[in-house]
Amino acid sequence: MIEVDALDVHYGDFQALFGVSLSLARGRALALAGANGAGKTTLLRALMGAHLPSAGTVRYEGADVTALPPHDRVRRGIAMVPEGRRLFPSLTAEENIKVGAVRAASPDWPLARIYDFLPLAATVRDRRASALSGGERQAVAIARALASGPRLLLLDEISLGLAPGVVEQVYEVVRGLRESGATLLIVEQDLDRALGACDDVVCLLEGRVALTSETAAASREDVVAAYFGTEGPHS
Ligand SMILES: Nc1ncnc2c1ncn2[C@@H]1O[C@H](COP(=O)(O)OP(=O)(O)OP(=O)(O)O)[C@@H](O)[C@H]1O
Repeated sequence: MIEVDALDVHYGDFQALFGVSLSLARGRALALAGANGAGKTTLLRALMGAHLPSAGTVRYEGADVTALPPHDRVRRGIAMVPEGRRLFPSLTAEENIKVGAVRAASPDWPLARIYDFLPLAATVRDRRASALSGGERQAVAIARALASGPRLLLLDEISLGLAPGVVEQVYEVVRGLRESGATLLIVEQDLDRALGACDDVVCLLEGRVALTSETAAASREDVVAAYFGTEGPHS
C-alpha cells in the first residue's frame, strides 16, 4: 500500500531523516517507534506531504506521490491524526469533523457511521473543541480523519497525555479500524502497546531505521535495543 524508499528529510541545514525505507501492505498496522527526536513525526509529515523530502521516493497504491501536496493525498485516501490533535478550538466538535470531509476520498464514513463507531465524539458533537478533555479531543481528531474516507491512516502519538482508561478506549478504536480494513501507521511511545496492537514494527534511531520486523518475530529486547541504540541480544 505504501512504499518508502531511501527518504532523506531536512529542516534547512539540519537533516532529520537519513535513507529511511519501509513498506506497509494493505490491511496491516505498523508501529513506528523511537525516542524523542528520532524523526517519527517528520516521517509522518513527509508521508502526508506536509514536508517534502530532499531525496527518496514515496509510493502509494502503486503511484509515486513523493511531490504531491497534502490535499491531493487526502483525496487519494491518506489521512493523518496529528500529535496534539490540532483541532480548531472555536469550532464545535462536529464542525471540526466536517472539515475532514471537505476533500473526502470516499463516502465510506458519513457522520452517522462515525458517531456509531466513536460514541464519545457523538456525545460532544455540539461542544467547542476548546472545552473538550484530552480523550474527547482524540476521539474528535480520529473522527475528523475518518471523515475524509481514508484507506491509510497515520496516527501520531495516539496515547500521549491520556489517562490509562482513555488509552484503552483509543486502542478499542484502533482494533475497530483494523477490522474495518484500514491500513494503519501508528506512532506510539509505549512499546508494549505498539507491539500488542500492530503486525509490524519499525524503530527509528536518530533519523535512521534501526529495526524492521514483524512484531511476532521481534523480541521486546530487540526493540528496546533499537530504540536506545544499545547492543541487542542478537546483534
Ligand atoms: N520544524 C523544525 N525545524 C527544525 N528542526 C526540526 C523541526 N521539526 C523537527 N525538527 C528536528 O527533527 C528531528 C526529528 O524530530 P521529530 O519531531 O520528527 O521527532 P519525533 O521522533 O517525532 O520526536 P517526538 O517524539 O519528540 O515528537 C529532531 O531533532 C527535531 O528537533
